[in-house]
Amino acid sequence: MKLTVAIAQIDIALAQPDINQLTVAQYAQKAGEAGVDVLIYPEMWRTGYALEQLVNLADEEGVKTQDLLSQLARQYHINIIGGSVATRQQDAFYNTMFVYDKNGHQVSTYNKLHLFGLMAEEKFISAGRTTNVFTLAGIPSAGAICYDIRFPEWLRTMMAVGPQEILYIVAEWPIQRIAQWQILLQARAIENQAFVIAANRVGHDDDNIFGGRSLIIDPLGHIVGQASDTQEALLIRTIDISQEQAIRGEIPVFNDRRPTLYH
Ligand SMILES: NC(=O)CCC(=O)C(=O)O
Repeated sequence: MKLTVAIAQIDIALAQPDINQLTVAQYAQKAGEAGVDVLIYPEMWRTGYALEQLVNLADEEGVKTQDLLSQLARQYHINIIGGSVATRQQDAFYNTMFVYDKNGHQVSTYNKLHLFGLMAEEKFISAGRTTNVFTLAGIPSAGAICYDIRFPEWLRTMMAVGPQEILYIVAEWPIQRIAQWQILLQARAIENQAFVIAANRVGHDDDNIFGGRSLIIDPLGHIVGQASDTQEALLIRTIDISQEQAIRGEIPVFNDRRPTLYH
């Protein structure tokens, strides 16, 4: 089965949701015109890491983001991994991903599980507690957010059910660790024998320069698509999911696991 995926590697205007919503809509239009099946955005695309302004900026119960993503999915007939945005859910703030199918129906939501201390996330944001496993475009998939990729046990928890065939990652990953970003993602692809589709942002905020290099990686760890480290881009590739069946048949990692011995 073939799937055309697109990564919107965008710059994000700090604390400017109106500008960022326009950018996101423009990229959905481009992806729709290109006949893409699945479009993915980066982490915290609505506000960037304006964490000290969450009281004013967080999306109340995620309503504005959900309305926008659902409408874009319907209008352009694309499945959307909605990056993530800052939400307020009851009395707490979260870093939240929403996933929509091409009919505009929500198929998953996820609150980032591992909060990143170097960007002071845990001072402002509460950690999620649930998995993010879903079927999108008919393909069993999982999604995670940025720092989550440093926790292979968490990704395995999600990838082993099924097993899932695509792992979607959304990020705001700084340039100084961009080599680690690439290696970690290639490792996650190889160990889970799955495609990894990973969207990072470019540009900067007051504290960080972000490193782009959004990646599409096959189940053997080969890079099949790579955006630049500095420029906005819509990175589009067609991947062949049946590649996975062959690899999983040859080296049956998921059958060979011994989870009762893992602690
Ligand atoms: N936004 C994040 O979670 C950044 C994670 C990161 O930079 C890392 O090195 O891990």
